Amino acid sequence: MHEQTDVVIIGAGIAGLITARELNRTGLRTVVLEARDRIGGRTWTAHRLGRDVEMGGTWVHWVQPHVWAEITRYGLAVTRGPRAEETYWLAGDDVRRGTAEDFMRMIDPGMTRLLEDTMKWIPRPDAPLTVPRLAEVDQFNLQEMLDELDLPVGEKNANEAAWVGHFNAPLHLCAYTSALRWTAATAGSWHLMHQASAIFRLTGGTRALAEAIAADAHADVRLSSPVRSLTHTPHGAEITYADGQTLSARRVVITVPQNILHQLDITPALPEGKLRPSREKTASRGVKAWIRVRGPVKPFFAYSSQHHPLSVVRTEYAGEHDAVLVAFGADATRIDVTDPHAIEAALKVWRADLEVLEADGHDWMTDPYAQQTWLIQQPRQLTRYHRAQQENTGVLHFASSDHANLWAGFIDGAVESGTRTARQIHTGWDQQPATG
Ligand SMILES: Cc1cc2nc3c(=O)[nH]c(=O)nc-3n(C[C@H](O)[C@H](O)[C@H](O)COP(=O)(O)OP(=O)(O)OC[C@H]3O[C@@H](n4cnc5c(N)ncnc54)[C@H](O)[C@@H]3O)c2cc1C
Repeated sequence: MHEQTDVVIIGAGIAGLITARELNRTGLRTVVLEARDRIGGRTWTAHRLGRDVEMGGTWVHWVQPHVWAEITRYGLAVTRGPRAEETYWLAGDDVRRGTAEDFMRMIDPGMTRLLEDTMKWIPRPDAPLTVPRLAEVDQFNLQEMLDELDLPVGEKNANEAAWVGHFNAPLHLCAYTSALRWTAATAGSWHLMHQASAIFRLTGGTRALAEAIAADAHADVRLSSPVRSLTHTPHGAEITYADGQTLSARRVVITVPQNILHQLDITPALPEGKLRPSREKTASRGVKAWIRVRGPVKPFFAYSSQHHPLSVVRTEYAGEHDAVLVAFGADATRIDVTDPHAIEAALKVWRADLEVLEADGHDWMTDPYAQQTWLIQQPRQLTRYHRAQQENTGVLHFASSDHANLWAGFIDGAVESGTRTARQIHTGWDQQPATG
């Protein structure tokens, strides 16, 4: 007999799992179809370099209300890496060394000037389109805004490298409004934004979070079940997945990342307000690397520039005989993060004394079920597409961190988006779904 359910959720990342949990609580029957052989999506705790490390999303913070509520709900704990005892940066070709505070003091004038109008443009980060004239600044990219500050070369490099750490992309591709949104989420404080996005990780890994939500959801999660095609009418949808199995549902929630949405075979086609940002793609195209070096090594932080293969490196685990570093670069095509020789060469920009024992990472840009890292928008994407990306199309609904309001691009945004979408479906369950 042809299988039927109330709601099919495409994707078992955090947004999909939250949607399933919230809908199952209301008594609706859900099936989650996940292309990968694991849950978690762009969060992925994997055993590499002798320990459990995060290949994707990692850091969380108590100023991120949605994910923090989940941490409290499941009794999860957070921890931090070792505090940096020294910091390296470049002034032209010269390597400078100081404390983390020295570095923060150096980037402070640039950060402060770049972000001084944050709350004017994004007074309500939970409703990012509140200011009607936002399009006036949404046309700018982060690079041109940094260039306008006319900073001395050392400060400029350092500010750029810090932003690559945040944005994981060449800065000329990144919307200035993305920097404003991140900073608005911490009420205009760039120091707190910096801390919120890169210090505290889950002790049991993001795997603990995904598994807790999945267990609580009692969801029917079908792994290795990529959705192949979907047809929809005002009354329901038929989904074909895996090797041609079919399933019909009254509603569907699509949680795939922005960059691959346009590749889904959907009839009738999605509106252009959803397809265009997907074809244009997000700005993010960077890389995250895990590196094991011979130890002991004093915990350190290092920033180069956005033009180096690795822009930011820091110690995440310090042992007696080795240390594990985490690093980010703006462009995944510039370095093979699994090649220890390439990594050692990249580290030589600051330090010739480090011996790389192993290196690893995941190429999210070529991963068929992501094709991006975390969301950073291109100029104009926020004001042109944000609303359209959130809207439902008849019986099709959308949940993704990529179009969350508050911490879009973060784990928090995935929780926010899944929660909102589940509520919309539940409250409108008995009504005929409206398009748009
Ligand atoms: C390298 C990296 C570092 C990051 N660092 C941080 C961080 O420190 N802190 C933070 O908060 N966030 C971070 N993020 C971002 C965070 O991980 C994501 O924003 C969040 O996990 C996205 O959740 P989601 O559910 O919206 O999307 P996803 O996790 O992408 O979930 C979508 C799911 O859909 C599945 N799917 C795709 N196509 C199909 C198909 N055809 N059929 C069925 N299933 C399909 C995918 O496999 C995936 O499981 C990082 C991300 C990356 C990649």
